[in-house]
Formats: sequence, structure tokens, C-alpha cells
Amino acid sequence: MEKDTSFLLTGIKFNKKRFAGDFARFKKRKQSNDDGSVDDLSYFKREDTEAGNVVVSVNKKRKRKTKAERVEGFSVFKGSDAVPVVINEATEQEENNQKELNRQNERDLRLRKKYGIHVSGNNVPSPLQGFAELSTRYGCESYLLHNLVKLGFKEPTPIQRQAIPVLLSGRECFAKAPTGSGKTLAFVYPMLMKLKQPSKDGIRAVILCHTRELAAQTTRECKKMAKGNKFRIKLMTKELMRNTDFTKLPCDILVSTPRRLQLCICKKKKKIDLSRVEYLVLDESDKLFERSLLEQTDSVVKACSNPSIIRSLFSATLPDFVEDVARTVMHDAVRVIVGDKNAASESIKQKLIFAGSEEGKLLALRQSFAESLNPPMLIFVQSIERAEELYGELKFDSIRVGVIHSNLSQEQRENVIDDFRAGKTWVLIATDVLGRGMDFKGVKCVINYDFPDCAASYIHRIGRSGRAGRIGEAITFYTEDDIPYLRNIANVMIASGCEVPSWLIDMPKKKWKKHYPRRESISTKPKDQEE
Ligand SMILES: Nc1ncnc2c1ncn2[C@@H]1O[C@H](COP(=O)(O)OP(=O)(O)OP(=O)(O)O)[C@@H](O)[C@H]1O
Repeated sequence: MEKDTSFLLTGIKFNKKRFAGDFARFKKRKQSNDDGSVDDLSYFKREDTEAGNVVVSVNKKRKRKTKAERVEGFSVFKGSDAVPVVINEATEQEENNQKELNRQNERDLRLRKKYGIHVSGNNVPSPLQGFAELSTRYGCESYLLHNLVKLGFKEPTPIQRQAIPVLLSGRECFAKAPTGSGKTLAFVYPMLMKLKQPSKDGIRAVILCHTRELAAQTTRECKKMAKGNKFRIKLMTKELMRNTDFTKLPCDILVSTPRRLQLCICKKKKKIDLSRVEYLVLDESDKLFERSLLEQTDSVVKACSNPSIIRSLFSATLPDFVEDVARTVMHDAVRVIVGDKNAASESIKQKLIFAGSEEGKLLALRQSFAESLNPPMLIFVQSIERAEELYGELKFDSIRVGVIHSNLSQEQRENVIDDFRAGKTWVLIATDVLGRGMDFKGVKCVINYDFPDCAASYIHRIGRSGRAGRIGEAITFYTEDDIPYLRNIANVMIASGCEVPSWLIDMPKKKWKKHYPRRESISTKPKDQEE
């Protein structure tokens, strides 16, 4: 007797030759249900009735397939005296299953409503009621649960409640949830659960991040979550690119920027092979689909050619064009949206301040430092040049200030981040290189010294504060040049539950193209005295 189908055949005589077609179909279906869930293994349950008859009951989650499957299943038992009994009991069982399914759907709806989760897609798996279900529903290994406890995570965040079961069910997914709401864990955790053990079968999972800083942070987070297992989790550094024979690289999870990975794909010799990648995550996916990164991202997506790959897209902003592009490559994906589509995190207090001129901005900034400096604090400007100018102005004030932008070397960038994390620097001036994804837990205030270039950029920048449910503050300076775009920020503020003055709501809407106006220099020193 075949091991796979033993539960179907016990106690009856089965002519395998005659019913080869049916047999093959059952076998095939069993193999395709490979999400490892307890439910799926018991897709067909064999139950012995008191009369010794065999009843085939169908798992509630596959209800839509029930009818067709049952009819085919019965053909297997043709000629058996027990058939009429089976039909009645099976019908009753089916009704019970339907009732249970309805109850489960109602529970799911209630839970999703409670946590502001919106889903679309076929047969979306139930959200998690708590982390304990990772073990009861999905057989999560205990070391992973221990790591959650060590990290101090008691309850899943809304995105974790829904995205984790989706990915564990082997479904592709695009997810949008507010900044600081735990999206990293939502994609790393199911990846670790599905990979199970380290293996030497080449690179099995890839996480793409738009900047080196975010890639480094994500690698660190992965390692924390995987502690206790010997997964090889690698960050694609310059050194790794230069000195590695990728045909021999032992690696389970690779974290990289698209540019670096593309260079390794295009190498002439010892190039990287991504054809066995089982999981691909595009973090900050809308950024990865922007023109500047699209070609590189596309090369990586193409190189991950495993037909059974599970891809997922995560971001706090998910414009329609990203969904449209994603839909062309993803199969039967589930869409998970937490909160309002164009909202910032609700735990951030948002303020707009009219500064009049460039000089006015600097005065307002110094005045706010004098009144109350609430470090650590991030200040965003629109260009590398302006970041250096502002740094030049503030570095002699009695505050500890740092600056970061893409013209610094990798080592300088790492040092600046380390100093900021360690509290050696109180105020960090940054371009949009730090605008997304970076998790500086304690940041209490973000200042948009220069108006952001689009609504998404605003949402991500201010989302560096108010993370993991903490209270944050965001102040945005604006000048005459920015006034036409104020209404767009007002829309985000309204969607995030902030109060907005009526004059702002009455302003006309303006289609927001990339807004980087020419601004006067920040520097107050005469040109000939600048260093
Ligand atoms: N279940 C949880 N309970 C408490 N804190 C959590 C939980 N999950 C994650 N966190 C913490 O929340 C913070 C934000 O998480 P993360 O960086 O993943 O946010 P994000 O949603 O990816 O934000 P962004 O959109 O800005 O990239 C981190 O410090 C993380 O450790």
C-alpha cells in the first residue's frame, strides 16, 4: 500500500490499476499541499463509523473544492455496499463543516475589523489571534518563540497578524502597513519558519532593500530572530562582492541592495546563482520600483527564476502603479492593507510651520532648540549640498550634531549611524538616504527642514519617529515655494487623524510632481569664508 494515500484506502479493496487516474489525482493533490500546516495534512480525514463504514470528510478550509472532490472520491468506492450510509453522514458532516466555516469567517472578520486589517484575494488565511498560534497552527519551532520573548514582543502587530499566515500558507503577498509597525518581522519570521534548517543548497531567500543602511539593519534583525539556529544570513557588502566565489557561497538568506545584487548576477565568472531562491522580499517596494532602481530590481526578480518562488512586497506606501506592476508577475497574491492607504502612523503629532524664508527656517530651528531640545532628533533636507550647509551652521552650536548623505564613504556612513544609535550624536541631519525603513527606536522628533518631494516621502520621513506605538512629533517647515503642495500634506494629516486648519482644507489640490524647488543657500557665512 502507498504510504501517501493510506488513510483513503484502509479497510477496502482497491483496484489500483483500474482506477489509476483517480489514484494519481489524489497523490498529486497531496504533494501540492505542502504548506506544512496541520490542516492541510488532514485534508481528507478517514473516519471509521460504528458500522465499520468508511466516511471521507473534507477539511473545512477547502470547502469550495468539496463538491467536485467528493464526487471523484466516490467513484473510487463504486460497488461498495456502504455507499448510501456514507452519503447521508457525509452530507451531515458537510453541513457541520459549512457552519464551522461560517463561524470561522465571522471570527476572522471581527479580528480584522478590530485591528484595521483589510484583505483581498482568494481564500485569505485567518489572522493570528496571538503569537501562540504560530505553534498550534503552524508548528513553529520553540527557539523562534523564545526569540520573540527575548525581544520583548508579546502580541503580534496588525500586519504581523495577517501577513505571517498568508506567507506561511505559501501565498504571495503585497502588504502596506504604517511606518514602525513591525513589517520586518512580518516577512522575516515566516521565512525562517519555512526554511526550517540551514542547508547547502545555494541561496534560498533574498531580501532586497533600497539602501545599504537598511540592508545592514535588516540583516541584524534577521540574525536576532534566527538566534539559536545556524542559518547563514549574509549582507551583500563591497568586500563580499569583490572576494567571493559565489558558486561556493554558503548562504540561506541574502540581504542586499538591488544594485549590488545586479552586479553579482552580471559577473562574468563565479557569478551568483539565484535560481533556487524560494523566498524573495522586496522591502520598501515602491522605492524599488522607482525609475532609479527599477532596472536593477527587475534583473534580480528575473534571476530568481524558481517557478515555486514566493514573492512579497512590503511598504508603508503602496501606490497603484506598484500593485499593477506586481500583479503582472505574482500568482494568486493576497493584498493586505493595514489602516488608511495614504496615512502616516497615528502615533505621530504632525505640525506645519510657515518659516517665510531660508533665514526664517534657521532661526525657527535654533529657537526650537533653545526652547526644548528633545533628542534624538532627525532633520531632513533635500540635497547633499544643503545637508553639508546646515551641518556647517549647527556644528559650532552647543549641540551634538552629525550629518549623513550618499557622498560619504561606507565607513563614514556606518560611523555616523553608530554614533546616533549610541547617543553620541543628538541631532542627525540627513538626506532622504535615511528617509525610509531605518529604525532608530528613540527618535522623538523629525523636522522636515526642507519640504518633502512627495506625499510618500513625507509619510516615510516622519515615520522615523513614533515607532512601535511610541509617541512621536513631526514638524514641517514651509516657505512660499511649498504652499501649492500643502494641501497634499493636509490630506495625509487628515487620513492619519490629525487636526487640520480649515483654510488648508479649502486650498486647491495640486498634482504633486517631484517637488525640489531651487532654494537659497542655508549658509549664513559669506562665500569666501566657507571651508
Ligand atoms: N510584535 C511586536 N511588538 C512590539 N514591538 C515590535 C513588534 N514587532 C516589531 N516590533 C518593533 O517595532 C519597531 C519597528 O519595526 P520595523 O522596523 O519592522 O517597522 P516597519 O513597519 O518596517 O517600519 P518602516 O515602514 O518605517 O520600515 C522595531 O523596533 C521592532 O523591533
